[in-house]
Amino acid sequence: MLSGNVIAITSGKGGVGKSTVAVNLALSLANLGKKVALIDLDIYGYSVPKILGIKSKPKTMNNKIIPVGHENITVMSMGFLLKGNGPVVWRGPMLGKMIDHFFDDVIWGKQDYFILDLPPGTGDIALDLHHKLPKCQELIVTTPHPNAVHVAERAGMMAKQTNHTIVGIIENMSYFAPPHSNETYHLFGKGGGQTLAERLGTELLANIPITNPQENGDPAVLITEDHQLAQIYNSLAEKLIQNINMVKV
Ligand SMILES: Nc1ncnc2c1ncn2[C@@H]1O[C@H](COP(=O)(O)OP(=O)(O)OP(=O)(O)O)[C@@H](O)[C@H]1O
Repeated sequence: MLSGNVIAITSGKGGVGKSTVAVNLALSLANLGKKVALIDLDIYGYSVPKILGIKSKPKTMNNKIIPVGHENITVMSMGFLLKGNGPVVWRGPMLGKMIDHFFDDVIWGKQDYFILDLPPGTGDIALDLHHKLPKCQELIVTTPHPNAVHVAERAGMMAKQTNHTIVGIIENMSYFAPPHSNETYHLFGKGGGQTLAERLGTELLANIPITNPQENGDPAVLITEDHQLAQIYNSLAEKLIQNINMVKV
C-alpha cells in the first residue's frame, strides 16, 4: 500500500484540466522540497506521460515495477505499460486489478505526497479507490461554468459519502488575461469555484487562468520561475500542505 499523504485529483466532467493540474501540482510540491509520486489512474484516458514528455518505460526488479523518475518526481501511468497509443478496452473488474497493481506491485517507497490523477466522474475507478484508500483526501477541479460545477458537486458528494476529506477546490480556466493588456475575460463565467467550495463546505484554493499551450509542451512550473502560472501553482502547493497538515486522518 501507499505510504504517505494521498491526494486524489478529481472532477465531475472530463476536460476541465485535472491531469494538467495534477502534473503541475506534483512538480510544485517537489519544488518546495517534498518527495512526490504522481500516479496516473486515468486508465482509459491517460495523458500524464505526454504532458511530461516522458519517453522512457519503467524497469522491473524481482517482479516489482520501478516507477519512472522525471524531474524531481516519480511517475507511473498506464501509458508506460502499453505499446504506442492504443486504446484500453477493459471492463470494471480488470480496472480494479490495475489499481491494485499500481499500488502494490510498484516500488514507491515512502513519499510525502502521492498525487493521483483520477478519471472524470464517479465510475468504477473512483469507487474502487474510495474503498481501497479510506484515508485518501480529495482535491476537486472545476471550471467556472455552471455545468462543470454541477457535475463536480456530484464528485464531491461521493467523496463525502465515502468519508473522504475534500481538501479544496481548484477553479481552472478561470479567466483569460491577454498579455500586455489590463483586461480580464471570464470566458466560462465567474464564481463557479467559489460556489462549489461553499456547497461542499470547503475552500477555493486557486483560480488558474487560461493560457496558451507552451510550444515545447512544458507544464507551467517548468518554465521560468517568475511565470504567472508558476506563482499560482506554488501558492496552491503551499496552501495544500497547510490544509493537509490541519486535517487529522
Ligand atoms: N488553464 C488552462 N489553460 C489552457 N488550456 C488548458 C488549461 N488547463 C488545461 N488545459 C488544456 O485542456 C485540455 C484538457 O486538459 P486535461 O487533459 O488536463 O483535462 P482532464 O480533466 O484531465 O481531461 P480528461 O478528463 O479527459 O482526462 C488539454 O488540452 C489541456 O492542455
